[in-house]
Amino acid sequence: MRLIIRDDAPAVGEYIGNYISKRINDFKPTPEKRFVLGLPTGSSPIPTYKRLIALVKEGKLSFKNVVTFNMDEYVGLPEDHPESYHAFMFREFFSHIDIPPENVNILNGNARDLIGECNAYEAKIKKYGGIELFLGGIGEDGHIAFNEPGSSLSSRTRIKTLAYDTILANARFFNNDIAKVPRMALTVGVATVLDSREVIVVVTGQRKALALSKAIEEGVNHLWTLSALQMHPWALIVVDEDATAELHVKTVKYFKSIERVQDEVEAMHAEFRTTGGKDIVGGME
Ligand SMILES: N[C@@H]1[C@@H](O)[C@H](O)[C@@H](COP(=O)(O)O)O[C@@H]1O
Repeated sequence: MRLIIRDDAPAVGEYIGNYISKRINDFKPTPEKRFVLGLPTGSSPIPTYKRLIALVKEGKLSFKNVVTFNMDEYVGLPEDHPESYHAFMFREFFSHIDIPPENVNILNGNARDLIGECNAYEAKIKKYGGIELFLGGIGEDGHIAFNEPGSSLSSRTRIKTLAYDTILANARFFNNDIAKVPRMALTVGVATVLDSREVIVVVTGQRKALALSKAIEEGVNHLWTLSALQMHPWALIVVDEDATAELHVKTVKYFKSIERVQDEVEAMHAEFRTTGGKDIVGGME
């Protein structure tokens, strides 16, 4: 696992936006070979979306042959509610880029058969050959997507009851009225995320600091589901200085010291991919 530390949230967004853009451009997607990208909601990815939008507007990036799968969606919230993840994604990202709407996949939290919806989502990801790169954010309790503490680390897309802490944290989007926050969500599972060929997680702000330290300085643990990333061969966490508040000084120094060397390793892998290599053999760390 790599940990990249940048000064603040905008710098984190710029780093991840540039990284994703390079991955898509190196992949050279076509209608026959589309780049499959997993995406999150939340305030953390907004600077990344801003950077990607800027690159599209500058003509340096296109989403025409990119297929996206979002991580999660509330159950029972109308799609046109401003806080639905459908509304969020079009407002913050999709309506500003050149992605064909039919390439966008978001779980339907109003489906009559919610279990069928989740199973069909997993099947559709498989049909596309799996996810090339999954971008994620985390909650203060270390959840990735809506995989709340205690989620099985081999979980798949399913219905999830939200933790009280998450309901409280998300009340800010519902006029601070916890009664208005949906109690359930559909979410990809931890194993769905781990199945993707590459995972990048954005962690910014001091309120995520404890979750970050639990996830990278302690063992794999279902109470901090981000920690499952330790089992992924090609995972990258990009954080701002505030998010490192609970890390040991030696952890921060270690990851900063290997950043340069890792860039060289990444360049080798990029070359491997562009010369036709498909799978990452060995992993990143
Ligand atoms: N389901 C989403 C998560 O996918 C997201 O990572 C988290 C953090 O949101 P924020 O980035 O606003 O802190 O919010 C929700 O719980």
